[in-house]
Amino acid sequence: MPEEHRRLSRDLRYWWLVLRTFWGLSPLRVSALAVATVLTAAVPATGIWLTARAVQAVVDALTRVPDAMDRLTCAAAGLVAVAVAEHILTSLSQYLNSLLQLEFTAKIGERVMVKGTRMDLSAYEDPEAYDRLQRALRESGSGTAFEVFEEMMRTLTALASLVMVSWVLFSWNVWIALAILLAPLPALAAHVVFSKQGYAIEYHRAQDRRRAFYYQDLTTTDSSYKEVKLYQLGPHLVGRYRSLVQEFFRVDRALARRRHGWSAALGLVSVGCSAGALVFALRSTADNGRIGELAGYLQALGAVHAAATGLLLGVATLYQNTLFTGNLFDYLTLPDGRITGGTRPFPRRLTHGIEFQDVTFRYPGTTTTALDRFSCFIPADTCCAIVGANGAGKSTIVKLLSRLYEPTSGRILVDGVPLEEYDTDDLQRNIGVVFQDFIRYEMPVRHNIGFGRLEHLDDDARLRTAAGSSGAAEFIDRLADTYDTTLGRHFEGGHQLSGGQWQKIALARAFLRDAPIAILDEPTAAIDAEAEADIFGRLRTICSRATSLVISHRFSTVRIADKILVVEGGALIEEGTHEELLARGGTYAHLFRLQADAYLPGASA
Ligand SMILES: Nc1ncnc2c1ncn2[C@@H]1O[C@H](COP(=O)(O)OP(=O)(O)OP(=O)(O)O)[C@@H](O)[C@H]1O
Repeated sequence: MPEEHRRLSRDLRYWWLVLRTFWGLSPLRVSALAVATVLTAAVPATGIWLTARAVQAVVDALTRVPDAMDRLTCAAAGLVAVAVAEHILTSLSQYLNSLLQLEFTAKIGERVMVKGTRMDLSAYEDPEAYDRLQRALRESGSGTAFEVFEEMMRTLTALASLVMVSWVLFSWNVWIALAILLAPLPALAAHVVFSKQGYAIEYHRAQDRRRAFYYQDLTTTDSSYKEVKLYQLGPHLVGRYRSLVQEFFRVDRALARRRHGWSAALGLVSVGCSAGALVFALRSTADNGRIGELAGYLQALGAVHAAATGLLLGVATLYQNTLFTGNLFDYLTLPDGRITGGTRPFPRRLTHGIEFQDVTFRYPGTTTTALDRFSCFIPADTCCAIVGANGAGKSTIVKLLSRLYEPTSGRILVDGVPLEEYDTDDLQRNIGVVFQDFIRYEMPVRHNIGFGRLEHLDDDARLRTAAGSSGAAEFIDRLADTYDTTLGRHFEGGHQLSGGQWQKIALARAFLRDAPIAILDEPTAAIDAEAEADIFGRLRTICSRATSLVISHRFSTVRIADKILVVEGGALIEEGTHEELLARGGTYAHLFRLQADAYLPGASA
């Protein structure tokens, strides 16, 4: 029972949120729709009452009752007026509904995007949180939130209509009224129960659904095509997809069988009840001779069936869609990212440096320690390289420094000030970073570089300088529309670049930022040796203007750094210049010799 209460109060909260959202879109349209809804709800009861009066007037006219013709005229005029009103109200409601739906779809997509930009990285990297986000995203596009609003109106109409019809019926005969009104209940119960089960199944298969989408994605996107084709993974991926989908089908089929079996059986009870009411009404009319009421009962059977079906569909859909919409509103009402900063502006140029003090970090929801009491100092305006095996914790250092995550314990200081005292937006504005998995924007070159600093998007001179620094200028100038050439293959006229060219574009983006801290996570992985030497020549220039951090597995890159940090298992194990570390003969020296010998045996000696 407490569970039921909790669910009801949760549903009420969602309905309130839906109503508030629609009210926010247009108070006038929502009010007009509410009025139209209530008036539409009065149509069946008025129709039944007028029909009974009209039929009774016809019978009375046949037996020459004095005022019968007047009553017949009034009732007929009333029926015409009701039909016209119903038509106008229905058209008006449909118009208002379609406007609200258009407004809602436009607005909700935007709200989901805005929310996405405010979430912490953990919401994307933690599978559970990511699932929630994906569910919300699906709901925002599926229109279920609008359906909830529509169903609320439909349920309201059906409920009000039932109340008014009941009022008319009860005024004639309590027992017949009860039989007519209770008839649809068994079918209603079946719908509610099975909608609930349907939702529970869908909710718990979110991970598998995502897996199925992922397999589909792997076989239908350009980035994965080559590998899937050459490793001949197609049939295997299709097989995995098929087994997931077949399992969905098996479960859904079992539910469909139960749902339809029960609905048919309980529907039969409903039909029996309606038939009983009809027989009862016929017999009672035979006793009292009020033929008008009999016509009313016959019409009421149809009206109650329609209202109850409306209610039934309304409640069942409302129940199901509320649960789905709950995902959307849960997401939209989540508190924004927990990582908040202070108000201190970030320095435009570092004077002291960056210091990690005993920093330990575990990714949310995991027990493995990515960084373990990690301490280091990176002096201002130096170029510092971080090396270490895969999974050593190098990228984690970058994520913490750019405040995409907060340390589990320990502190990070910039110019002696804890990172959390700086305004986070300002901090992030002042870090130029190229991630391993940088974005390849399927947009013009101008945007690909200009996103480094939006205010320079149309400043060709700056874009050219940044492209020059990264070595991208040359190939950009050869493109058909130079800086206005769309990159990638997703959009018409797009020009695809090589992996190394994309990397140079990403570097240009970071260079345009002209930030006091520059972070390059594997910046030259896809770049040829000549271009790499060229970029690092330039990087030295940038280092003289910024404090830079370079993560690289290439020791030819690393050796130019002023300081090298060697990370292993999340801890700092060695630090110094290339020469110092070589002389020390530790892990760095070992790794360096391995790589140098691979290129030129005996080179490291
Ligand atoms: N989003 C994440 N959630 C959970 N664990 C993570 C996440 N990202 C990284 N890890 C774990 O944290 C540890 C450090 O990862 P990190 O990405 O910092 O390594 P890295 O040194 O940059 O490796 P590479 O050279 O392969 O890029 C690894 O054990 C990794 O499995």
